[in-house]
Amino acid sequence: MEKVEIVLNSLPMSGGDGPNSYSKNSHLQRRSASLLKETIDKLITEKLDAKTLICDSNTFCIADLGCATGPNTFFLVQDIIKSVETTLDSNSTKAEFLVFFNDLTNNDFNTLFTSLPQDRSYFAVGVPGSFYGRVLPQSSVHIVVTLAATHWLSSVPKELLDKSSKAWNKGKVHYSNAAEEVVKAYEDQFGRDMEKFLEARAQEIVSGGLLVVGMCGIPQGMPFSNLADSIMYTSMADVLIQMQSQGLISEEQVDSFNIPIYSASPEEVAALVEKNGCFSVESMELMDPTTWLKRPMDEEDVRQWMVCIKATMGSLFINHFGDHLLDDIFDRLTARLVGLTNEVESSYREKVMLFFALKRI
Ligand SMILES: C[S@@+](CC[C@H](N)C(=O)[O-])C[C@H]1O[C@@H](n2cnc3c(N)ncnc32)[C@H](O)[C@@H]1O
Repeated sequence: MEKVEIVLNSLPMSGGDGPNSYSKNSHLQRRSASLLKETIDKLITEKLDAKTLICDSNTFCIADLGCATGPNTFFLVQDIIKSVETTLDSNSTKAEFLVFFNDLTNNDFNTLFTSLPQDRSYFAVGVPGSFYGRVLPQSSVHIVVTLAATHWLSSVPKELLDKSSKAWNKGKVHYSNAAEEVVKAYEDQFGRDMEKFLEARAQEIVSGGLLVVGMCGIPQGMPFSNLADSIMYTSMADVLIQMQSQGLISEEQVDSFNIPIYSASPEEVAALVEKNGCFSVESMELMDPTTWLKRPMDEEDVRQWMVCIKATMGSLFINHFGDHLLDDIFDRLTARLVGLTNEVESSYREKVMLFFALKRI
């Protein structure tokens, strides 16, 4: 099997099922995912010839890449199974379902498997490893789905940490409001990662099978600084610089901290899919994931948002700055963003979820 270069070992979401865990604080991702339910159902009904795909074995295989610890993955998988069953029923066919749950090796798979629904109608398998390489056997899966995961880059672009490079990202934490060279370094890293992702999936998905992706997106040509998330990243940088000035962390720690998340445009992904050449594009659109935010937003919305961000990105901060500073960093960040509610409210937060569905040729 091809060896893949690995990643930030601090990526996996907060494990367990305690009050700060991802499993208890992933309702925002869940709401975004629920927006896709109908779209995915329609795709399966209209674009997937499930009966032909399983003709030899009667086993229908689904993979969720970047599944974390649940429970979102369980809802998603159950919805997909229901849609496939409906299409099979209409052809008087029955199938057994096998679900591959994938995430990085240090994901909390114990929590995932101990919370598997008791009444599930599928067999469950864990496939640990980076989805930027192969995680499944050749032509072994009929639907691959991945939600809120492929905007995580495989690593922080190297140039960002090189003091002699124009892309050295001193005191910024992200490419929002950063130098052009920093933006380019993130874009190039995403391009390399997505190429590997598509190459691996092309090997794993059977001909006629589907690849369904939901991730952070952005309209082509829009600067990231227009987005509500930009205020969050800028505030993170402000908080860290404040803590540096108070002697709680070093300048070196601040300058070497970058969040490896990238928002792609549909055009960017479409070009990578075309270059890969193994898939047809069945759907490619930007959607509005923000139904969870009231309009106008209030303080409670901001607090809820930060609780989810802490459960999602907390390990990055723990790994870099230490466990003891996590609460302090997020308390300061939340307070700052509560004070910026109006700015967040008026920033662009409409079509920032990229959804695409590809069919293996
Ligand atoms: C925000 S969580 C989303 C989890 C789940 N899909 C959901 O919608 O709630 C992103 C997940 O992707 C995983 N992830 C990020 N990069 C990955 C990679 N290269 N390979 C496998 N999993 C990855 C993270 O560890 C994390 O569990």
